[in-house]
Amino acid sequence: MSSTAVRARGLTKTFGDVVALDAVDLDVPAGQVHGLVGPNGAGKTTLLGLLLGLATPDRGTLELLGGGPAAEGVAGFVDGPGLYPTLTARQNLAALARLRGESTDVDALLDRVGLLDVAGDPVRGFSLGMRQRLGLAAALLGDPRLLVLDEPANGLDPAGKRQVHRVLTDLADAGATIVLSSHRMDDLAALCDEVTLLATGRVVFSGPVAKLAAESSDLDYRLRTADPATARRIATDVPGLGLVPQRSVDTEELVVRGPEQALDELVRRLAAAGVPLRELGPVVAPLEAAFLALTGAEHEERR
Ligand SMILES: Nc1ncnc2c1ncn2[C@@H]1O[C@H](COP(=O)(O)OP(=O)(O)OP(=O)(O)O)[C@@H](O)[C@H]1O
Repeated sequence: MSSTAVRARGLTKTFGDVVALDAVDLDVPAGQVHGLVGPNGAGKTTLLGLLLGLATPDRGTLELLGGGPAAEGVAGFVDGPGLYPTLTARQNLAALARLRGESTDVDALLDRVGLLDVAGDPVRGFSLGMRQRLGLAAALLGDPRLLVLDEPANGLDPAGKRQVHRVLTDLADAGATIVLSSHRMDDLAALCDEVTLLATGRVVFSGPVAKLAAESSDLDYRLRTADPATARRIATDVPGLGLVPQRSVDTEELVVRGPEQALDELVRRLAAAGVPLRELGPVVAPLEAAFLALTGAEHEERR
């Protein structure tokens, strides 16, 4: 077995004038949970569709599980799982298993994704989160070695999300490779070893989540103290620190921007002046800030 589950080079896909993927490279080692993240229209679904063999690239090469682009052992879904609304959850999985010639313990699979209690209910009445979980169960029929999932946490409540996370991490621990997409950095940070950040069809970052957090340049920090007027004067004097103008004139709160050393110096000077510090924290979480900065959405989102 190859130690690389996905190796893509120069993948390009256009739809008319729209370049959905522009020379995308992707490397995913076997056993890794890899996240694709990016704003709407970044090309995530298109890339996942290529991995699933639902479409072919205009240019570029794709190797999956050490073979060609249409390797055995790849499963998943894009744009929501395809299910029969009039059949029950159990009947859906049993029908799929029969179609694929698999002899799977359908109830064990439903239990794994937390749907055993509703196994006899028609899928028609299922919530989005329940459909997502049934779609995951369907993708697990036949024990895929590469699982490709488009927004698997979409519509899940916190308990459902935790359950899906557990199923996916167990699979990865057992050696399967998972490539999944999300709009949300926090979902991916909790689950993924590495992420690839796409913006308008191009890879703008690929690597460990911690490295992405470090990509953000100087962040804006909210500063609350017991004496805002003195704090403002002190902050203005700290070398390398800037005051970010605020639209609302909130006398309680300042927003400052600068490297960590400048923030350290600010805290030292506030303490020396006897100004009690109530809050000093990033306005936007570091991962989210990196996402916004790298995808060019920074200014629209921050206003
Ligand atoms: N079948 C298609 N026909 C025409 N244009 C398409 C098609 N599929 C995708 N596109 C276009 O390609 C670009 C990338 O779309 P894609 O769905 O891959 O992005 P995405 O990152 O999955 O977005 P979202 O987060 O909104 O799902 C978009 O501009 C989209 O409009």
